[in-house]
Amino acid sequence: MSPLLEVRELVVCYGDFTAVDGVSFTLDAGETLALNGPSGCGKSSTAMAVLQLRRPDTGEVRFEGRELTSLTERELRPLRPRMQPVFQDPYGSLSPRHRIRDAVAEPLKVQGRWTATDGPAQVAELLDRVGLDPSYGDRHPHELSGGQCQRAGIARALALEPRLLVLDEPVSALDPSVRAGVLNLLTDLQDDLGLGYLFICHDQAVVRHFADRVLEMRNGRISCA
Ligand SMILES: Nc1ncnc2c1ncn2[C@@H]1O[C@H](COP(=O)(O)OP(=O)(O)OP(=O)(O)O)[C@@H](O)[C@H]1O
Repeated sequence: MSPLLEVRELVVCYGDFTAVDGVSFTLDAGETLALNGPSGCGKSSTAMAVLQLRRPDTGEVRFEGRELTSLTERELRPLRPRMQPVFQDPYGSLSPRHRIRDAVAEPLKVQGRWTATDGPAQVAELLDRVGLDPSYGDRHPHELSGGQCQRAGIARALALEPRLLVLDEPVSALDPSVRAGVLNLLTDLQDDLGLGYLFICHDQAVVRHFADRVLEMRNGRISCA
């Protein structure tokens, strides 16, 4: 069976500076692969290039058998729902002006998958799935704790039924007491849905506990695979 994600010789440059310098790895469905390394080593740049949110300078990103780097933005559009990011700052990734239910509904609306009959129940189900009482949908992000807000961000990421989540430091901004709850949620979702996780994290203890495999990154390169 071919991997869910295959990255080959990925290079990302900012001007003359090479932030990601020939990174290669594969990730299977249902697997958690961690990218671990110090600040500035190129983890987020790798994540953004995998998601094609920043086009890599060279290299290949093969997702579900399709090579993404050669696709136009229009060709990428139908594939984007299947690979979703979850970012570090749970408040920053949700608009402060929108209620949680609108934030979770937005991807469905943008993709034309929203209907007035099924949409509200879909949002309630997504909130329930991440351990939030659907009544939290009425609240704004500032009325939620950091952990609750990150759960809402995960609900939003799940709305379009992705196969891959790119988790960029998803628990680093959270109080240590709520980290385990969010990591357990991610484990349960992976068990239920068979999601692949590219898990970006600088915390060795979290990585060792959570990941199936760990890639160490230094100065834009994988130092051991
Ligand atoms: N838009 C940009 N323009 C110029 N340099 C950048 C840009 N984004 C990142 N960099 C640089 O690229 C290098 C890699 O950054 P990146 O954010 O990918 O690392 P990281 O390992 O995710 O670090 P952190 O954990 O601090 O986010 C760093 O030296 C950073 O300063």
